[in-house]
Amino acid sequence: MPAKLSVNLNAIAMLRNRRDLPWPSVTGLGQIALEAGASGLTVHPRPDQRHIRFSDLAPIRSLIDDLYPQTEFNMEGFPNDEFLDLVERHQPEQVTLVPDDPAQATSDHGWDFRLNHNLLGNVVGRLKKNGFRVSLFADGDPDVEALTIAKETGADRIELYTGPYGGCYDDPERGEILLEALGQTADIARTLGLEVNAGHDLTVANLPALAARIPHLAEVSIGHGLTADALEYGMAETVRRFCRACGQDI
Ligand SMILES: CC(=O)[C@@H](O)[C@H](O)COP(=O)(O)O
Ligand SMILES: NCC(=O)COP(=O)(O)O
Repeated sequence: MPAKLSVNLNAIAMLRNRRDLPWPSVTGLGQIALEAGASGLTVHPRPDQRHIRFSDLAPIRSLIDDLYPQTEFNMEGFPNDEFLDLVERHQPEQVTLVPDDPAQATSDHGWDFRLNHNLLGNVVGRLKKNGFRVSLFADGDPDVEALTIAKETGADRIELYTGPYGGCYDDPERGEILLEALGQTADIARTLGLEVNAGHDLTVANLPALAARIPHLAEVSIGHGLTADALEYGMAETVRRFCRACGQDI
């Protein structure tokens, strides 16, 4: 089963926020993406609302509920009270917990599961009790003990942080090494009963090798590289290109 594509709207929101104007429309581009074949929309409402604003969340939820009920809403964020309140209010199908400090420029590492097993156990338990699918951001590090702790939190999935792999666009040898670490991490996760998502700096160029190495990859969430391509090919054609890069027959 090819990986599903969830389009991250952060970069669209960042462009919109340059002016006090409603375009480019986050929901408008999201609708084009879903119409073109994306399986869902992803947002990361950071505390400073640098791109996705809390006011964006209800319109995205409504877009999916009203027009594309077979698709999913994925909300990413650090599990502070503010984020968890947003999750409760907007009821995404998936919650992806990331260990981001508010000052971080972007998500640049996965969880330290040993250090955070109490925090994650409590938060995941609360989210699972309320019916959410929970994914935990994880480095490409085949650490059986750490991944076992991730499983023991009650999470459904890990999301492989693919930033270093994406950054190797000009260093194929290092890319191969990082890809294998991601693949071994995914293999261990599967053995433990965790499903596997992936995201960060994925592109049409680097996605096919990831999908081939991780045939059980459930979902990729992609924003920066996809938005860059959308400036060149348009959103609809870009979504189709990324779906094909996932191995989908679209
Ligand atoms: C978790 C992850 O890798 C990305 O989805 C992250 O949300 C990107 O955040 P920015 O778009 O703020 O860089
Ligand atoms: N979880 C990764 C994501 O949603 C988008 O990351 P990127 O493609 O913007 O780097």
